[in-house]
Amino acid sequence: MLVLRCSWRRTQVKHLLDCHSTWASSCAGVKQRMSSSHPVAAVCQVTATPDKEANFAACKRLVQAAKESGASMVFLPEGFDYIGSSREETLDLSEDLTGQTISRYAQLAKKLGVWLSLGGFHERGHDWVMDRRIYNSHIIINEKGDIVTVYRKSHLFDVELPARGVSLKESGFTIPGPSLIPPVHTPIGKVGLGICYDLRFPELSLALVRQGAEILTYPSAFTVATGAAHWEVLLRARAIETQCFVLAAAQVGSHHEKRSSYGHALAVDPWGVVMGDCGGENPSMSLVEVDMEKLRDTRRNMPVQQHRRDTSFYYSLGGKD
Ligand SMILES: O=C(O)CNC(=O)[C@H](CS)NC(=O)CCC(=O)C(=O)O
Repeated sequence: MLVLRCSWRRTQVKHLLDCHSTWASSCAGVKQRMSSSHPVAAVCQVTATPDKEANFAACKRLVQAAKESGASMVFLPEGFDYIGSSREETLDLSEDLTGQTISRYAQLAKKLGVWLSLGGFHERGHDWVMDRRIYNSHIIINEKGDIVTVYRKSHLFDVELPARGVSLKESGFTIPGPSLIPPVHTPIGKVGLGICYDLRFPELSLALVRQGAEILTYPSAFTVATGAAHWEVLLRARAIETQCFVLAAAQVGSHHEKRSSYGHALAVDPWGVVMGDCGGENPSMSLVEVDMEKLRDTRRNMPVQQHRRDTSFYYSLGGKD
């Protein structure tokens, strides 16, 4: 069962649907939305498992439902392809960008005429045969089915929180990405790319906004413990300080016996207001209007970007390069 939220309505409406085809007719907000002049983004949350076939089927359903509801860009979370139950399984299931998974998504994007943000794809590294290591890659596909850009996660989640039951060492199987990627033009605005744990590094979001980002994306698979404590506050802080929309697709629920995710896929506006929250339980999506007038107003009224000092000013105290 799919849970969809029409988050452009003042009071959020929750629809329980057995089949996406009933979605357009059962959500009164859709018609209202379709006549809107603003582009619509769909921010999704799913519960990926090690079963790639099932994960693709679930994501495809969400993408189709999003398109039927008027979305021009759909955001899927980190690990949309799968969440492995061991290091070996995670590595075995990985693919190249030319493999079946990305080819299928490219076909889907083309067939539906929709842009996709595919966060956290397990991409085989350039020396895969030698070292069996992968990148954690965020891929943007346009409505023609072309890969527009690939960003490889810069900050790896090597974290031990014994008191909170969190122990993950992403660098054990992942290569850190070599560089940031300039924001990309999409039908909903200029999208800057991050992934999950990158959210904790405001330097990255500031670099992206300096390059013209209007929307920041953080497809994620946050742990339950860190999500409950930090997820919303970090996303809203990134939105407020950069005066960008922040769209964060998320994994939710139990992936296998050893791992669960926090959920709450979130859409935040440039003033820091939460426009959509998918909750902490089920696969679902939030459809949000991306109204650039909101961004321009916020930036005009409080021009923090103009007030910001040169980077050298902040580093004049010294410290780590
Ligand atoms: O492992 C995979 O297959 C996909 N990758 C992930 O789930 C990554 C690395 S383990 N998870 C995070 O970065 C969680 C961050 C987080 O929870 C926080 O910053 O608090």
